[in-house]
Amino acid sequence: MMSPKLLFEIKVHGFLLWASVGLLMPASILIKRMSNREQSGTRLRIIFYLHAITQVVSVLLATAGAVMSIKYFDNSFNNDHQRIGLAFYIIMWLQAFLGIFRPQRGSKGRSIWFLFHWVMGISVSLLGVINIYTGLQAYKKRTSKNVSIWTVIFTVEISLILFLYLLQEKWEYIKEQGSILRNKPIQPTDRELVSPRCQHKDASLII
Ligand code: HEM
Ligand code: HEM
Repeated sequence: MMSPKLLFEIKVHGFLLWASVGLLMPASILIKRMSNREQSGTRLRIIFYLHAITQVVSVLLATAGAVMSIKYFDNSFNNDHQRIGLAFYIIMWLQAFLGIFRPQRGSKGRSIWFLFHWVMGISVSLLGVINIYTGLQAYKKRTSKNVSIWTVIFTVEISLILFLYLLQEKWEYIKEQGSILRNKPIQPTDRELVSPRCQHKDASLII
């Protein structure tokens, strides 16, 4: 039989990791993606700081959950939840370092850095989402409690986040639907004619 203390610690572990990986990390990715078509230097700067700060907080939250589980759980790492979890912690820290030590915008390595940071960011988030599902199963196995309500709620939440991710991709296109027939002469200042690098000029020094 599990002690109430251990039960409480498992709940804190689950909550911390959900708050980090299931909520803050994806929210921060959605926020960062708002800069994709943004032209104002001030807003680019705000979006950058929001991404950096929320991701650092989410890494710290997940680390608190990790320290807790290492302190109170058995550290046998003999099932998938525990092993994927360990891999998750390592990749998450690599990702945070990759974010902090980035080549300057406009420099040669920046594109390859972006590809890496993006692929790793998406992968580590997916790994985390998988581990929330396996964590709920581990909780069910240990306590014989029903977890289906949490599984459903989490699935709805993640589907919503995925939907927003896809919507961001299409947003400009959706807006353009209403203006495609407007008969307006093209100006040299039109956004399409300005090179993307110029759009980011005033923010390029810091992000
Ligand atoms: C990204 C999310 C998560 C990660 C990375 C993670 C990671 C880990 C790790 C590494 C362990 C082994 C700790 C040790 O023995 O020292 C563990 C154990 C455990 N975790 Fe999680 N966890 C996550 C989410 C969850 C959630 C949402 C729950 C649900 C309440 C949960 C429930 C458990 C339970 C019951 C154990 C005890 C060992 C077992 O039966 O496998 N975890 N977790
Ligand atoms: C585990 C933590 C992190 C995750 C999961 C993550 C994830 C991501 C993802 C998915 C993107 C691409 C967004 C898009 O599609 O446009 C991105 C962009 C970016 N991230 Fe992170 N990130 C993390 C931490 C950080 C940190 C700590 C920093 C800096 C201090 C940082 C700096 C950046 C920058 C500058 C970009 C934009 C790159 C560009 O547009 O050229 N990231 N991040």
